[in-house]
This record gives sequence, structure tokens and C-alpha cells, in this order.
Amino acid sequence: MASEKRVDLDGNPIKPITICMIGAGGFIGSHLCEKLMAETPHKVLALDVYNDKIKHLLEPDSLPWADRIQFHRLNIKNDSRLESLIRMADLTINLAAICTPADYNTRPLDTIYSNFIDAIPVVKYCSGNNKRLIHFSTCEVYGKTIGSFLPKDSPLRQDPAYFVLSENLSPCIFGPIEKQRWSYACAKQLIERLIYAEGAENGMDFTIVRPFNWIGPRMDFIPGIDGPSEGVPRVLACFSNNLLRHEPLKLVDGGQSQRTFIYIKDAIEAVLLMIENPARANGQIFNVGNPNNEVTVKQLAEMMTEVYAKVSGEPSLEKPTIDISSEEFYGVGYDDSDKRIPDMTIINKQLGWNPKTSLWDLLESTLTYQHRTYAEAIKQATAKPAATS
Ligand SMILES: NC(=O)c1ccc[n+]([C@@H]2O[C@H](COP(=O)([O-])OP(=O)(O)OC[C@H]3O[C@@H](n4cnc5c(N)ncnc54)[C@H](O)[C@@H]3O)[C@@H](O)[C@H]2O)c1
Ligand SMILES: O=c1ccn([C@@H]2O[C@H](COP(=O)(O)OP(=O)(O)O[C@H]3OC[C@@H](O)[C@H](O)[C@H]3O)[C@@H](O)[C@H]2O)c(=O)[nH]1
Repeated sequence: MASEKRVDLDGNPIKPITICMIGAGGFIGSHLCEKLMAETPHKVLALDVYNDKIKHLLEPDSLPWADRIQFHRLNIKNDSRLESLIRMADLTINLAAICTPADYNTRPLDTIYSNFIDAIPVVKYCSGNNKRLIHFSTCEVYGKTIGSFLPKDSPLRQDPAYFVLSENLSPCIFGPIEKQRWSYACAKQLIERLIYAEGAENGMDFTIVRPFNWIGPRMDFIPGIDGPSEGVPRVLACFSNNLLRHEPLKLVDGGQSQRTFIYIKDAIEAVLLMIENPARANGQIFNVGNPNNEVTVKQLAEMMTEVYAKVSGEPSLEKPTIDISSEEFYGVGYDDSDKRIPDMTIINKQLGWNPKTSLWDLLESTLTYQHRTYAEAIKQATAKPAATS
């Protein structure tokens, strides 16, 4: 496939490039590496502190793309190889970040350093060496919707002008400083502004991506199996863990917050279009989400329970969910985004991209993966030791 003559959206042949991908060993990085290896001729310098999620792309040496992917184990906080790796590449993609909400209010310093301070050298090296940068920001930079400040019964709450999140129009609305939840969003906002300023003042070529809850296989970890027992991953992994262990799913503050979820494979197609169409993507900030897949967290829990019963063949619990306060679940300083509908106008116009997969379908393939990957390990981990006489 990689040898087929591939053309960009304007019909020009796509030249093979070298990509320095920072955070390549994470959830999004692993899917992007997979796509680049299977469907393109591009080379990847994959940088991360871990490589478990891309091991299947690195070994054995006989893999057809073995000469197109190289793993460099490094921490961008303190590794002098970073600039030379960025210089060796045509494009840098920065995915590295602490991005689990349980950390934002409990490890705010690490969160701010990771999402702002540690990303600064990457921006500087790209700008200084005239290299293109695709930087991963977040939909959390929008914070809360304008509509959330209206009276509960205001008809304006139904007006999209008060809740749809648009790259070049919507304000960024965060809670007070003591609500440390916003440490992440604020750090991401400031790095976006720095990148934008490098573009405006120094002509750096950049694209900023704002993902809206991308989910799918390999997201985060299952506590006690491939991550710490006390760790709190993002909602897909939290709910998967509960389902695998036959425990009720925990609804934070009743699960009334709304989210739009997009299948990772749909979202990766958008990223590939950005990589291969620089003239259309440079200077842009792109929402990447699926506005058709909106649910409350409670509805997500109910749908995941139904889908998991189908794919595992195991009946669901009589009481599949329980409510829990955000303070008990996340600790002091947690706050939440109320609703996240991405405006798709810019990405549609620039890249002609649209998401395809429904929430039901993406949960079916993801939970099939979770069941296959973890059910046996959980059974063994929870099996009672044999009684000794
Ligand atoms: N998944 C989503 O829905 C989503 C939503 C919004 C934003 N994002 C953003 O997308 C990016 C990737 O997210 P993800 O879901 O793949 O997260 P992830 O945690 O799975 O991946 C991040 C990777 O970066 C690596 N990393 C972190 N700090 C590093 C450092 N100092 N040096 C080297 N490697 C480091 C981690 O080891 C990890 O493998 C992040 O910037 C995140 O903020 C993701
Ligand atoms: O077990 C759980 C876990 C989470 N939740 C709730 O589910 C919702 C979604 O939680 P997630 O963990 O997926 O995280 P959020 O959507 O709040 O933020 C995420 O969005 C964009 C990215 O930048 C980050 O990956 C992350 O900040 C929140 O309302 C949360 O309170 C539960 O009700 N129960």
C-alpha cells in the first residue's frame, strides 16, 4: 500500500517525510504510528518514556516497516537529544502531556510543567530550525459553555450560539484558581498562545489540534492490571474497569455532564490529512470531534453496560451504576466542563473531513477489545487463593 502513488487533497503527489513524534508511545501516538506504518511511506522517530503500546510496531525486525520507525526512549524534560531529533525531521508532532483529570487538581505542578513548561523547548526548536509543528492541545481550553451561566430554565440554553464551541469565536471560560481542575486547560491555552505568537511574529508553520474525547482500544490503563491499582484513568478506562470487575459504574456528581465521543480511528484520519496537506492545515486550530455522538456521562454508562453484556455474554448488574461526589472521587479542587459540542466548520472547509462511527459501534469494537485483552487477567488477579489445610 505504501508504494501506491498517493496524492494530497489538491491532487499533488505526497512526498515521504520524516516525523518526530513526541509522546508516540501513548494512546493517540500508538494509533497514529500504526496508521503511518500501514498506509503511508513516511518515517517516524518515535519519542517517549514508554513503548508498550507500540511494541507490536517495533518488533520483530522483519516487519515490513522496520526501517521506517525508530524508538528513542527519552524524557523531553531533560534530554539533550531532543533538538537534534527535531532537526532530523520535517515535521514534529507533540503529544506528550499529563492528560488525566485525576491529576489536574492533585498534581497541579506536574500538570502545568508537563503541558506548558516542558512543551516550550519543542516550540522553540521548531521555530528556530524552521520546522513545522503539529501540537496537541485540548477541547478543555474552551472550559465551560456560556450557556452554563444562564438560568436553568432559560430558553437560550437550547440556542447553539450558547454552547457550540468554535475555534475562532468561543471564549475560554475557566473556574477560579482554587479549582485546580483548570490547571491543565490553562497550561494548554498558554502553550497555544505561544505557538500562535511564534507563527505571527516569526513565521513558524504550525497546526493546533483540539481533540474532543477521542476513545478506543489502548486508552489509558486498567488499574491493577497494566497500571497502578489506585490510579484513576479517563472515563472509558474507569467504566471498562468497573464492567470487567462486575462492579457498578461510578457516576461523578450524578453523571449529568455531557460529552461528545469520537472513535480514535476516525480522529486519526483527520490527523493524517493535516500531516499530508500542510498548505491547508498550517496556521489553523482544528476541533476534532463527533458532534453526533453526544451523551450525558450517565447515558454513556448505561450504553457501555448494555454493549458490554452483549460482547462478553455476561449479564449486567441489577444496579449497574452508583452516584459519587466529585470530591470523594477526584478530591478537592475538581470542577467540570458541562457540555462539549465541536463546531466542525473549519475542519470541514480546510480538510473535507467528517467523523463516521456511531457511539454504539465504537463502544462495541472498543469493549470487545477490552474484554479480549483484560477479562482473563482480571479473573486471575481476583481469584481467591486456594484454601490451605
Ligand atoms: N485522548 C483524548 O481524547 C485527548 C483529548 C484532548 C487532548 N488530548 C491531548 O492529546 C495528547 C495525547 O493524548 P493521549 O490520549 O494519547 O495521552 P497518553 O497519556 O496516552 O499519551 C501521552 C504520551 O506522552 C508521553 N509523555 C508524557 N510526558 C513525557 C515526557 N516528558 N517525555 C516523553 N514522553 C512523555 C507519555 O508517556 C504518553 O505515552 C495530549 O497532549 C493530550 O493532552 C487527548
Ligand atoms: O469513573 C468515572 C470517570 C469519569 N467520570 C466523569 O466522566 C466525564 C469524562 O471524564 P474523562 O475522564 O473522560 O475526562 P474529561 O472529559 O473531563 O476531560 C478529558 O477531556 C479532554 C482531554 O484533554 C483530557 O483527556 C481530559 O481532560 C467527567 O464528567 C467525569 O467526571 C465519571 O462519572 N466516572
